[in-house]
Amino acid sequence: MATLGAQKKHKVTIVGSGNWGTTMSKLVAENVKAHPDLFEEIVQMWVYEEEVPIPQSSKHYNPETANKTHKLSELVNTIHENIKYLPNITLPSNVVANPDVVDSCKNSTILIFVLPHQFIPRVCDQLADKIMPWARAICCTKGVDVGEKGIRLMSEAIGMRLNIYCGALSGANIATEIAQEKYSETTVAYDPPPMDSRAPTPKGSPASSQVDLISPSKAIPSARSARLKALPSEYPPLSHENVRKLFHRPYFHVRIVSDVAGVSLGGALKNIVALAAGFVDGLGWGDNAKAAVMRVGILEMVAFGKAFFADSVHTSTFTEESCGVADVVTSCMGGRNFRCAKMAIERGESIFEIERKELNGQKLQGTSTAYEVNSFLKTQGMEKDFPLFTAVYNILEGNVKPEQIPDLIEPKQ
Ligand SMILES: NC(=O)C1=CN([C@@H]2O[C@H](COP(=O)(O)OP(=O)(O)OC[C@H]3O[C@@H](n4cnc5c(N)ncnc54)[C@H](O)[C@@H]3O)[C@@H](O)[C@H]2O)C=CC1
Ligand SMILES: O=C(CO)COP(=O)(O)O
Repeated sequence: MATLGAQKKHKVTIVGSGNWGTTMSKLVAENVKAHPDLFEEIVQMWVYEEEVPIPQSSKHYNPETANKTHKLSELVNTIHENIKYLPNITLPSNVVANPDVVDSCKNSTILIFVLPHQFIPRVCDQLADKIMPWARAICCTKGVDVGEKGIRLMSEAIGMRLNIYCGALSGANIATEIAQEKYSETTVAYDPPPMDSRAPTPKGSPASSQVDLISPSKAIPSARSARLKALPSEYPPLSHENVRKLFHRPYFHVRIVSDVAGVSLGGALKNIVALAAGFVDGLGWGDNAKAAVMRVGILEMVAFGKAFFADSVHTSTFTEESCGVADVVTSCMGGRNFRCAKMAIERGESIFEIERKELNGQKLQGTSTAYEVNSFLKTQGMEKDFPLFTAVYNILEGNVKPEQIPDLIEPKQ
């Protein structure tokens, strides 16, 4: 339904083009075509440029030019496939790959961040002051931002650096399955300023075009408020209904909640749990062992949220939404963190070596998250309160063996 008074449409940029980033571009591009009253047709996808060969397994392989490499962005724009990060999936022609991050985000009102979390700060710094001041972001990245001052959600890290509102999308979402249009669910946390949804401004709220954003993080007090520019009335409102239209597909079902902290933390912390599941599976210990570490992991995820994000996080987000228990389950069955951890134990190699050899440039998020969460827990003197997270860190460091997991996670009398 067209919105009364709205003359402009939202321009959407996907910041990232890995396995999930490219999948996100595909489904968002399908949705903008389905809602031409709300969104511009072209979806920009920022590509971290690389020279890539066309692999022999690809239908685009030509033995006569087998040694030739191509710019990844040019390949996406000509053959409409990301042969490195999402092979064998045809992208809609309204996905336009752009190797210039600032240009890809120019005039965009919706920025969807899908980068490995370690690259988010640098990319945001490149974008600062170069985006629409009223742009809104959704973070699909799974990770946390730990610095000297404490811990932040990735959505907060983006929001603070760009001075815009940032929600989060996370769920039981193995990208390749979604790219193949197999049914899956996700959770979108979007709790924007009231002006975005044209709700009547409550009495006593700021009358100017700026509103206060209360950051959900308790962990970094200085991150608690930023000034936001209201979305001009020429644009369709970014209500829950319209945000849902951007992501929901017949094969990708969206539930919208307001708990940005719960959604973000679920996605970040489950990657540590998936490593633990991979370690015990690699030992050949079977499904009961995997279920045991998943149970303890879910308890630690909830406890972490309550300890450090108590003002905002809802326990029900972990238990009832796709971004919680469901993501732990799918990640501990077929995720990259699980598979690489398992392979590392089976082959007796380090997980970092397995990542380098097996993932063809894709990045694990659980390893760096385990280190970041551990360094934060150390500053809080709380390593012992999170024995599974601490065990995973110590296994990665070589301080303990995966065989010690049962003893390490057993509650001390
Ligand atoms: N793949 C999946 O099934 C899912 C992934 N996610 C999350 O999405 C986020 C992004 O993951 P994927 O799209 O899977 O990426 P990926 O792991 O498949 O690919 C790595 C990406 O990083 C880029 N890159 C490499 N060096 C870079 C640099 N210096 N600066 C900027 N970018 C650089 C590469 O070009 C590539 O696009 C992660 O936080 C992940 O946890 C979330 C749900 C599902
Ligand atoms: O987040 C994911 C599934 O929801 C993907 O997990 P991996 O990064 O371990 O593949």
